Amino acid sequence: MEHASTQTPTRVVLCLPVEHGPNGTQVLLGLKQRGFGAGRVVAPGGKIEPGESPEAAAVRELVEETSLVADIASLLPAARVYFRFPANPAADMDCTIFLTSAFTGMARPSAELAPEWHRVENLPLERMWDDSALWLGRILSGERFDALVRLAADNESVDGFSTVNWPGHGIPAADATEADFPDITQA
Ligand SMILES: Nc1[nH]c(=O)nc2c1ncn2[C@H]1C[C@H](O)[C@@H](COP(=O)(O)OP(=O)(O)OP(=O)(O)O)O1
Repeated sequence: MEHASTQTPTRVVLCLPVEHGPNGTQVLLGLKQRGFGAGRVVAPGGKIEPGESPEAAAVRELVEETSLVADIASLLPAARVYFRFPANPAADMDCTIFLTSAFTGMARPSAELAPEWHRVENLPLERMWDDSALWLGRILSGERFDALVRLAADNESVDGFSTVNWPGHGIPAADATEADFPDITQA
């Protein structure tokens, strides 16, 4: 795909706390209260600040938005999702997604997010971005990949989607580019 933008996508992170308990495995999501995606259920996260590592940003955003404190050493890189908005390239984002099962505290609402625990087999996909259905469950079931999400002209529905599995167990050294997703399909 191509679009006319010369802007650099905003670098963002998502941080997904996962808890294994007597009720099965649950993941912390939350209702976004303001800003981009307000009114949808999303994962805790936000922009990486200049000079900040993705891991540090994930820990910072999680505590700011939910009060949970994650152990930075516990963060498991799970996927990178490249969100592309051809009708609004200023919204393009390169998103690194981490899982953590080592965190302390109780999830509390913030101005940004109203946290909600959800069973991984019953994700609130109808309240999330449409594209979440294409990648969130796969991450939680253990797949590790780069994904390209191309939004449609309404900047909401999915126009195209493609994934490339990570070759090893860890995050690939180099960022993916759109050329790495030759098989983008119409959703
Ligand atoms: N198509 C999409 N599907 C999805 O599930 N999440 C998306 C998405 N496009 C963007 N996101 C996420 C990634 C990112 O964490 C978030 C937007 O970033 P921010 O929370 O930093 O935005 P805000 O406008 O609230 O930022 P601030 O003004 O800095 O608070 O939206």
